[in-house]
Amino acid sequence: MTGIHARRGPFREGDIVQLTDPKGKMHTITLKAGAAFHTHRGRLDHDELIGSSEGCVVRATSNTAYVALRPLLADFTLSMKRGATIVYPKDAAQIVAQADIFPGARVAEAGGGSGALTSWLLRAAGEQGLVSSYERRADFAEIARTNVERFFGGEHPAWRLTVGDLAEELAETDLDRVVLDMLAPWECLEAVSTALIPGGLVCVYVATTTQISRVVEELRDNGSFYEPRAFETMVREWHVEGLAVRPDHRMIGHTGFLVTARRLADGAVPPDRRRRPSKGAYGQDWQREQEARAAAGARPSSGSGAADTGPAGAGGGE
Ligand SMILES: C[S@@+](CC[C@H](N)C(=O)[O-])C[C@H]1O[C@@H](n2cnc3c(N)ncnc32)[C@H](O)[C@@H]1O
Repeated sequence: MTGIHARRGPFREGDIVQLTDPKGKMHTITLKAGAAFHTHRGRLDHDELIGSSEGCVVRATSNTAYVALRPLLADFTLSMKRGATIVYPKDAAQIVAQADIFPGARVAEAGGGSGALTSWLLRAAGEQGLVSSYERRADFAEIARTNVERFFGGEHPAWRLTVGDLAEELAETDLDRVVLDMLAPWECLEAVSTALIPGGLVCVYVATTTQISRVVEELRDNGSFYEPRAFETMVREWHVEGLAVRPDHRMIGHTGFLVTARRLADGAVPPDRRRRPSKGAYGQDWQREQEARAAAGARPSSGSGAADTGPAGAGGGE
């Protein structure tokens, strides 16, 4: 494998190059001798780039200047061909950090989608690790394969791609981490709890609050996980020019939420860390929900409003 992330030195045929125009618009091309890049700003011959230093500035026939760089993974994922919606770099970075994806880790993920998150997982787990991606749509799996192979410059030795449903086909055991990015992640929790090692971690990326609620409650009901943690990340870009130093007027306001939970040892009974609202309307709602859950044969839940008692230490009543 000749991963582009490992490539340095002058541009060579086969390299992916990101051309940024004066307005900041990026174009990603794969260098091929004799080929040309065309836009409304004119033509640029690939031969002009082959052999040039990374970071050079080249000019199209219209005299428009382009900065030529090998793309960062963040730029590559934003510009890659999409089938399914991708995980944005800000969330991928948190997944790598909070799901603790380490070199050599054995990781499964679903759905593979466009292969954006897959690329981050592969880079973090490295060639000695395993990233086993499940994607139930064959057309999306094909897009993911093209994107991942384009970024890494060929087949990645740590990657397995299966077209199928993770809930039914998860083949690996002794997994360190499982990452789920799909509409109904709770459908996979039984398979995930079986495949994870004790101490392993499941990380779920969901787009809506109703999904967070369901996945957290089902993680609790599963009984194999320690208390889940739910959070989101916001990144605000800044405009810095002379005295005008301020946040950008625009930002990506919402992408998704993350939920993480650690797999307990078989037979371990998780200590109950949930807050109990004891009085007022929340308390009555909670009591009613417990009775309904008990009647349905489910484990007790924290109930609506249980976390609304304020941050721990501020009357959280843990
Ligand atoms: C939001 S996309 C994933 C995007 C991907 N993480 C990325 O960064 O490119 C969700 C994908 O999950 C797939 N999917 C949904 N449920 C699945 C399951 N149980 N097993 C495998 N794939 C599933 C869908 O077909 C869809 O392509």
